[in-house]
Amino acid sequence: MPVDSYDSRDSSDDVLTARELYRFYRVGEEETLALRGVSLTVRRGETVAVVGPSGAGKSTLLACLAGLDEPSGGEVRVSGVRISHRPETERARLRARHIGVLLQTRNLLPHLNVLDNVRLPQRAQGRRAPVPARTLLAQVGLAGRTRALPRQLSGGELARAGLAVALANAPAVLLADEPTGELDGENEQLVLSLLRERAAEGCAVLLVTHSAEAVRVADRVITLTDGRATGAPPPHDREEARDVVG
Ligand SMILES: Nc1ncnc2c1ncn2[C@@H]1O[C@H](COP(=O)(O)OP(=O)(O)OP(=O)(O)O)[C@@H](O)[C@H]1O
Repeated sequence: MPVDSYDSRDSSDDVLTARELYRFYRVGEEETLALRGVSLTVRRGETVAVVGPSGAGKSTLLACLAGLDEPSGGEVRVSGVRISHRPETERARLRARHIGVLLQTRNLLPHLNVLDNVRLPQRAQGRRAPVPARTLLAQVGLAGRTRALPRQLSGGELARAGLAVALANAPAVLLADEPTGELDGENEQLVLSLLRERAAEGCAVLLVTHSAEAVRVADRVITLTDGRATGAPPPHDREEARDVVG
């Protein structure tokens, strides 16, 4: 079996790994190094919050982790499979299989109703959806809004519908950019508890967030500053580090 092919027997709990990620942008004469050697791991069942000031590279990092963007250097692996440095169509295929992405734009197609928006990634995946679209929508409190178009939804409903779309393929990894941004307290709690439920079921969850509440529910926090990451390593690395020291 080729090294990069998916192996469902992979026993590693490191579902998402990034090694030495760099992302360089050039616009005219202007050059920006948005990521400067970011390495991180998110384990099965873990919720990690990524925080940092505006312009620190958080959205760039999330896009590289999701395979929506290509890092200029370094590598991203999801469930043991390299997703970086591949043609866009292959990245999209791997994303459809392993990753749920919730973007600030709420990843809904404007001309499809909510139900069809959730069904779309399930069909793209090419296998029977583990959780039916209607059930997912009921879980996010939208059982009564399945026929609504995205423009007919409130901000809180849009965020919850976006989450249902991100979870539609029962992903091993959920990446969310400001999942609770602009939500009132009640909707924030609902979204965070849904994310925690997914993590409890084994999903590796990474959130980019400014919300103190989201940081509070995370198992670990990674701080990005000027394209560099600092934060606690996952528990197994800490144990290894202790072993080496002690
Ligand atoms: N497509 C692009 N072309 C050129 N520069 C970009 C591009 N996208 C991001 N940048 C630059 O890269 C840096 C990191 O941007 P990024 O959006 O990742 O930061 P962020 O931490 O998500 O910020 P915010 O919290 O404000 O959303 C910034 O200096 C930004 O101007």
